[in-house]
Amino acid sequence: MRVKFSKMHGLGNDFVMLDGVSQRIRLSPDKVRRIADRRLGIGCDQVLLVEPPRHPDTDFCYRIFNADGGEVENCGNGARCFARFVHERRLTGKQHLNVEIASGTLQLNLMDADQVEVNMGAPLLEPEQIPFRADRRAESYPLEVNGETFTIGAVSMGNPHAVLLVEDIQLAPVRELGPLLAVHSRFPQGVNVGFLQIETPSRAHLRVFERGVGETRACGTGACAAMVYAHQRELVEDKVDMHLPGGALTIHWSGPGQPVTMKGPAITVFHGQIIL
Ligand SMILES: N[C@@H](CCC[C@H](N)C(=O)O)C(=O)O
Repeated sequence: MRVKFSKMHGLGNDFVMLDGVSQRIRLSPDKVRRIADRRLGIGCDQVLLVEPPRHPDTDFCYRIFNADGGEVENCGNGARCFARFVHERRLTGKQHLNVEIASGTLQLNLMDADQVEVNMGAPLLEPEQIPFRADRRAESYPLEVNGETFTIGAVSMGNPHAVLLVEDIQLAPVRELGPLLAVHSRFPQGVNVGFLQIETPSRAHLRVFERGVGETRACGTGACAAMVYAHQRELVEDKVDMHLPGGALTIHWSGPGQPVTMKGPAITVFHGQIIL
């Protein structure tokens, strides 16, 4: 089966975008792994499969798969790429889109100069919603890894995130601690691990070890989760420029119950066909 795709990225977090509206596509974890393989396939952090809407009040739905083949609930950089993709493929002419994903509905606004703004919804903070094993909800939790105790924030943006504060982002133990925390038994569905350095109340630095992928150049849901954790601890204002290795996202959050918004670029790199 030959399948048309677009290769896209949001701040270097890269995607293979598949149009399942005008093509019939059956994905399996093995096919996803082959597409994502940087030597044997196209290469990407995530595969996004765009499909027709399931509900009358949404424009599309899309499914998200990590490079390891696992299907996940949400992807912030992918949301921005999705909005640009459906326009470039002429699947819609709308600038404002309502889209259904596994974790709920997102509202997207396609802006000028490659920028897309996404209403990512309100964060979930109850341990069982994340899911995270804890007796009660708290701002921070002690978490033991190999006999050492770390302080983390636990936030769901539809998908699970652990956030750790660090003094210096360049020295953050992303490669050492990331893989251990990502499969920690207190996160029964695994977790994305963000290392956050606050520079000023409106500027921060973040590196993310993503579940099912490894360290990526950017993670949109990770940036939102980091914002929520820092805001709860009164370390930042309502608007923060979150600097990731691939570039900056602007994140807004005004507090509990409010939606988090994320603004940043979505770039198309090339189009092609793959034999699946
Ligand atoms: N890169 C994404 C997040 C993709 C999913 C994540 N790895 C997970 O397993 O939840 C983003 O930009 O949010």
